[in-house]
Formats: sequence, C-alpha cells, structure tokens
Amino acid sequence: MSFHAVPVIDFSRARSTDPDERLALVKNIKDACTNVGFFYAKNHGVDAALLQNVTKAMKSFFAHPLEGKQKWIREGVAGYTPIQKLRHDPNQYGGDMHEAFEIKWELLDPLADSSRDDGIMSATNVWPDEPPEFRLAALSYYHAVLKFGLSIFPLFALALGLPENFFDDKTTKPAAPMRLLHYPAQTGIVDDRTVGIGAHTDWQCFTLLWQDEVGGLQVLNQDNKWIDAPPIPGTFVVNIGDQLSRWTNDTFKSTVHRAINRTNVERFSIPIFFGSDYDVDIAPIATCVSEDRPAKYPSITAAEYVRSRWEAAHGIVASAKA
Ligand SMILES: O=C(O)CCC(=O)C(=O)O
Ligand SMILES: [Fe+2]
Repeated sequence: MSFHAVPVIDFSRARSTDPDERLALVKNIKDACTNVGFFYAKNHGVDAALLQNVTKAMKSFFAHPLEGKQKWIREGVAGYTPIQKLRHDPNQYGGDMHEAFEIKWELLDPLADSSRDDGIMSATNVWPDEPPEFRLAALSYYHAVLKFGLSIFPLFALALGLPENFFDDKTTKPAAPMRLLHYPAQTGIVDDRTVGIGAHTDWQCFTLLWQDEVGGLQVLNQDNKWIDAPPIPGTFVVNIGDQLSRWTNDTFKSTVHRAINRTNVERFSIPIFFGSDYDVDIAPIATCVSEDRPAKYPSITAAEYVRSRWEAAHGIVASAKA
C-alpha cells in the first residue's frame, strides 16, 4: 500500500515501565520502517537548548563570505563543502543547492583522546575559529543525539524479531557523521531542476534529521508521488538508509527523498547518519533470509559500502547501486 503521509511516533513510551507501551512503540516502528521508511520521532528527549546553540553557531558560520569558509575544505570526509559541489542525483541538471559542514565522531573534552580507527572512513575533524563556540555547540548537540540514536537500535532489533541486544556488539564505535546544512534562499527562476539536495537514499543504517520551520523535504511513495514531510517542531525525522535495508534484505525500506527550498528564505537542517561499526559485515541477517526470500546482497563491510557511496556522490566512480 502506498503511503500519503509520514507517521509520527511517540518515543516517550521507550522509557515506559509498562511493557505493553513498549510493545506498541515497537509495532509503530515496524509498520513505519516496513511501509514508509520514514517517521517523525517526538518526545525524543534531546534538550532544545542544545539545538538552539548549534543552530546559532551554524548560522553564524555559514554567514561568512565564501573565502573564509573555503579554508575548511578538506580532501577527506570532514569539513566544509561549497554550494553545488555535490550532486546526489546523477540525473539532476546542476549540483545540489546547499553548502555543508561535516563532523565526525569526537569526544567533547578537547584534551581527551578522540583517535579512532575507522579504516578507509577515518577522518579528523576541523574546527572553524569563527564563531569560537562552534565546536562546543556542535559536539554537545551531537552527543545528545548520538545517545538517542543508539537507543533506537534495540527497538529496531525487536521490530525485526531479533534479540533486543542484537546490534549491541555491532555498534560499539558506530559511524555517525553529522552534517550541518544550509540551503540558500532561491530568488531566481526555480523549477524541478533546481534542487536543494537531489533525489537520493541515505547510505548508513538510519538518519536523524532536524529541520527548521521553512520546509522542503519530500519523500517518494510507492506511486512515485512526492509526499511532503513538513517541519513538526520538537521532532526529528528518522529515515532508514541503504545499509539497514541491505542488512535486513529489504525488510526495512530505504526511501528516496529530496529537499527543495522554493521559498525566498534560507533553510537549515542537521542530519546525523547512524551506521554500524565500520568493520561490521552487512550481508543480509539470517532471519531476514528464507527460501522464498533469498539474500539479495553480497557480503561487504559497512566501511567499504559507505566509501563507495561517498565516492559516487563526489563523482569519483560510477554510482554504486544499492
Ligand atoms: O535537509 C534535508 O531536509 C534532507 C537532507 C538529506 O536528505 C541528507 O542530507 O541526506
Ligand atoms: Fe538524505
């Protein structure tokens, strides 16, 4: 059945002592992940003040002239990406109309050892000197959302009929890049060819997205119609990515989406992409495979898979199809 709206799921029930409440939550998650691949999470528990601080810092950073921001471009997978550098949809006319700043896992304490071997996905963060509170604001928000994100894995396990701790030993140092995104106001001629971020699926297990009040996110349904996912204050948009759809042999859906800012107001959003540990093999989980539903995907590590998608988005190799 085709969906016509993105469901809203109340996560306060994850903390309930009533087992029926938790079961009802898992059922909502299962329905959303198998039919839509998207849902809003409300009552997620992330402090609104942390969000306020990071949005203030990112707005201040992106307001700088391009020359200042270009100092933070790095060859690797962290730092600044200018407008139109990426093209998420290879069929799209121009590049994506957004600029981004990407942050990798790092501890909040600047003196702590944040080195971590992520193999071919290893990256070191760069931190703009302006505004000075950028690092603290970004990482404080990041770690609060990381905590919420990790709490979703056991619920996904239950929704898949797996033991609740199934993902625990596979998410001890989970991949979780965060991107701060700025979609400029579009004042010229705007048509379907001018997209903020072209039609794509995400690469990791799932994404937690905060979006501001401007709107523009759209999700493709089974009838090939774009369904709006409008901003709902106090929620995150959660969507399944290709890693988890492969891993579950397509039990969970990784749904095509895009963002188009057709207003003359700039838009900001912050996705965090949650993956398993990079060294985990994401071949279809045994319980998702049967004689009727043979494994659709070969074995590959999460790092190899994500790296191939990253290279495709950067035009380094032909698109690696999910
Ligand atoms: O900005 C948005 O609303 C969507 C961003 C997105 O889909 C992505 O970064 O993968
Ligand atoms: Fe996305």
